Amino acid sequence: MTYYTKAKFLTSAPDIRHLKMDEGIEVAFAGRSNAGKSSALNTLTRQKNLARTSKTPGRTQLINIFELDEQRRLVDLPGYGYAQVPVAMKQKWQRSLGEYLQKRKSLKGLVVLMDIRHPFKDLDQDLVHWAVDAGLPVLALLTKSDKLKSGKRKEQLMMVEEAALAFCGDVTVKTFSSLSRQGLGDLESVLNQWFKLGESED
Ligand SMILES: Nc1nc2c(ncn2[C@@H]2O[C@H](COP(=O)(O)OP(=O)(O)OP(=O)(O)O)[C@@H](O)[C@H]2O)c(=O)[nH]1
Ligand SMILES: [Mg+2]
Repeated sequence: MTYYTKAKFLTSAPDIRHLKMDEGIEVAFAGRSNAGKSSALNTLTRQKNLARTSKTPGRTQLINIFELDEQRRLVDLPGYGYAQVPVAMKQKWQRSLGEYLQKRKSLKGLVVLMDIRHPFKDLDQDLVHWAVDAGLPVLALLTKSDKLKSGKRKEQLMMVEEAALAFCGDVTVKTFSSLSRQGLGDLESVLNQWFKLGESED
C-alpha cells in the first residue's frame, strides 16, 4: 500500500476558472488525448476506475480533481491535440490551460505524459515551455513503455532526455507503463518530492 491509494474523487470543473480552492499542493497530469493520463492516475492510485479511461481519444473533457488529503490533490486534465475537436474549443482550452499554469498558486508540478512512440509533438513542447516559464518542475513521462522492447525504450528515453535539455528548466524524463507498472516507483518518487512526502509516509 502506498500513500496514493488514498485518492478520492473531489470535483469536476468545465474549465480552470471554475476551480475554487487554491491552497496546499496540486500536481496536474497533462498530455495529448490518448497519451494515458487517466490510466496512469488509476495505476498510481491502484484504483481501476478512479479516472475514466477510454479507447476513444477525448474521453476526459472535464478537469477532474482527486483529493489525497486536505492539503494535496491530483488533477486529470483534458487531453489536447485531438483532431475531432472544433478549432474554437481547442483555442479556448489552450488559453485556459496556459492561464492555469501561470496563475494557479497551488500547482507545484506538472506531469506531461507522452506516448513513448511519439514524444514531444508541438503542443507537448508548448506545454513544457509554459511550465518552465512559470517556474514549474516538469516530469516528462513516456507512457505505454510496454509497447517497445527494452533496447528501443532506452533509445527513446535518451533521445527525449537530450531534447529536454533544450528547455533549460527542471525537466525530468522517465518511462512508464500502466499495463506492466514499469516506472511506477520513479513516478512515485518524483511526486513524493513535489508533495513533500517523506519516505516514512508510505
Ligand atoms: N499498452 C498500453 N496501453 C495503455 C497504457 N496506458 C493507457 N493505455 C491505453 O491507451 C488508451 C488511452 O488511455 P487513457 O488513460 O484513457 O488516455 P488519456 O490520456 O486519459 O486520454 P484523454 O482522456 O482522451 O485525454 C486506452 O485504450 C488505454 O487502455 C499503457 O501503459 N500500455
Ligand atoms: Mg483521460
